[in-house]
Amino acid sequence: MKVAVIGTGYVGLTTAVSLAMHGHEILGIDLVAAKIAQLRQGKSPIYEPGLEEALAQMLEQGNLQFSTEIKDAREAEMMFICVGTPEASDGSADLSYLLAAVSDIASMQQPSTGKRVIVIKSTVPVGTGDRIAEQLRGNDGLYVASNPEFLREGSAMQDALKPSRIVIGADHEAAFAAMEQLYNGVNAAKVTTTRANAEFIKYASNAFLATKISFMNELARLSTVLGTDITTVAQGMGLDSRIGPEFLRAGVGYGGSCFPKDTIALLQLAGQHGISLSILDKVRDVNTTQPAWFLERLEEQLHGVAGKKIAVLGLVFKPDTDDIREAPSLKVLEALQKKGASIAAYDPVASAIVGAQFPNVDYVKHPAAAFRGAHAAMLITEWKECVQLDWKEIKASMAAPILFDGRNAWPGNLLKDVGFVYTGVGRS
Ligand SMILES: NC(=O)C1=CN([C@@H]2O[C@H](COP(=O)(O)OP(=O)(O)OC[C@H]3O[C@@H](n4cnc5c(N)ncnc54)[C@H](O)[C@@H]3O)[C@@H](O)[C@H]2O)C=CC1
Ligand SMILES: O=C(O)[C@H]1O[C@H](OP(=O)(O)OP(=O)(O)OC[C@H]2O[C@@H](n3ccc(=O)[nH]c3=O)[C@H](O)[C@@H]2O)[C@H](O)[C@@H](O)[C@@H]1O
Repeated sequence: MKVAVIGTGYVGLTTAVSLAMHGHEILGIDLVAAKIAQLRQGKSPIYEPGLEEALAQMLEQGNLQFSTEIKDAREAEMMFICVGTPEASDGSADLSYLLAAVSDIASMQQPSTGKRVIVIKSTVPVGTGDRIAEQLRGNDGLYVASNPEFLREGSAMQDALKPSRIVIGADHEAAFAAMEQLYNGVNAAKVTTTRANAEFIKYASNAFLATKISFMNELARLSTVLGTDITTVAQGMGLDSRIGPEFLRAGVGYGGSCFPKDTIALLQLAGQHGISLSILDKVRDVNTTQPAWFLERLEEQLHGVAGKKIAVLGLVFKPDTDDIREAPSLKVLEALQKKGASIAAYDPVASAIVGAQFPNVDYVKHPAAAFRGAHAAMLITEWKECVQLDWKEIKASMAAPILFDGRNAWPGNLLKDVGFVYTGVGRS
C-alpha cells in the first residue's frame, strides 16, 4: 500500500522503516529539513539499535523515501500521524502539531483510489479521534482511525516488527479493511474497537506500567528499613503469572518522553470530567521524589556531598537510546550541584546534550574514568559498559569505595566481597 508517515521521530521513523520492511511503499515526512536530508542519506537522527541498518536497506530497495512536503504524498491511501503530543503548561497533551498535520491532510486532494485513511499513531486524549472525524465530516472517502503505538525506546525496531498487539479504533468498514490489509502478515493479536477505546487502551497501559514501577519503588523504601532485598521480593512476586515478572524493577524512577507526560495527561483528562485518579496521582508523587530519596541515602553515608567528587554513570532515561527527556539523571545532577558536589559523568551517547544543560560537569569518555578519585559512584542508567567493569581496578582508583546502585544492576554481593560499601534501591 502507499503510505505516508508524518513525523519522523522515534515512532514515525520506526513505523516508516517497519512498514517498508513489510513491503509497503512509504514516504516519511518531517518539517525539519535537516532531518530529512540526513534520512535520505541513510543516517538516523536518533540512536536506536538496528534502525540505521534497516533504514539503509529500505532506501536501497526503494520502498522508503523522505520529503519535507506533504503534497508529495498525494497518492497515499494511508496517512500515519506520528507527531509529538508533548505536555502543555496545564499538563494536558498539546495537540497543536497533530491538528496542524490533520489540517494539511484535509486540504489535499484525495488519491486516485478515492479513499484515504488518517491513522493517528500519536498518543492523544480519549475523544480526539472522534473530534477530528467530526471536523472532517463531509470530506468523502476520508476516514479516521486510531492505532496507538506501544513500542519501547531501545527496542523500537524489534517491538515494531513483533508488536505485543495491534489496536485499531475506527467507525467505518473501509478504515478497518485498509488497516487489516496494511497489517496483514504481522503476527500479533488484534483488537478492533472504537477510536475512544483504542485511545484509552494506550493511556491505561502506560499508566498501569508506571504504577507497577512506583509501587515497587515505594516498597523499596520500606525494604531499605526492613533490611530485605527488593530484587528477590520482585523475583518471588513475578513468578505468579497474575503479576508477571516485568516492570517490577525498583530504581531511581521512570523517565522518558511518555510515562511522565501520559500519566499527567490522563489525570488532567479525568479532572476535566470530575474524576479523581488518586492512585495515579500517588504514582507520580513517588516518581518525583524517588531520586531525592535515593540521594538522601548517599548524603547520610557521606555526611554531606559538599566538596566531594561523585561519579554518575549513565545519563539517558534508559539504556540503548539517546533520549534524555525527563531522565532521572537530570534531577540527580541538579541536586548534587546544588549541594556543592563536583561531578564526573559518563554516558556513551548523551554527554554533549546533557553538557548543554550542565556545563560544569566533567564528562569523561570511559566509565572507569568517572570513578577516579570519586568519594562515591552512582549508577543511574544501566548501560552494559557501566555494569560490566573491572571492579578491583575501580576500587583502587576511587577515593572511597562507596557505590550507590540506582538501578539494582551492579552485582551487590560480589562488590561487597571486593570491599565496596554497596547500597542499592531497596537492597543493601
Ligand atoms: N517515543 C516513544 O517511545 C513513543 C512515543 N509515542 C507517542 O508517539 C508520538 C510521537 O512521539 P516521538 O516519536 O517520541 O516524537 P518526536 O518528538 O521524537 O518526533 C515527532 C516528529 O514530528 C515532526 N513533526 C511535528 N509536526 C509535524 C508536521 N506537521 N508535519 C511533519 N512533521 C512534523 C517533528 O519535527 C519530529 O521530528 C507522541 O504522541 C508519543 O506520545 C508512543 C509510543 C512510544
Ligand atoms: O508510550 C510510550 O512512549 C512507551 O512508553 C514506555 O516505553 P519507554 O518509555 O520507551 O521505556 P520503558 O522501557 O517503559 O522505560 C521507561 C522508564 O521506566 C523505567 N523502568 C522500567 C521498568 C522497570 O521495571 N523499572 C523502571 O524503573 C526505565 O528505567 C525508564 O526510565 C512503554 O514501555 C511503551 O510500551 C510505550 O509505548
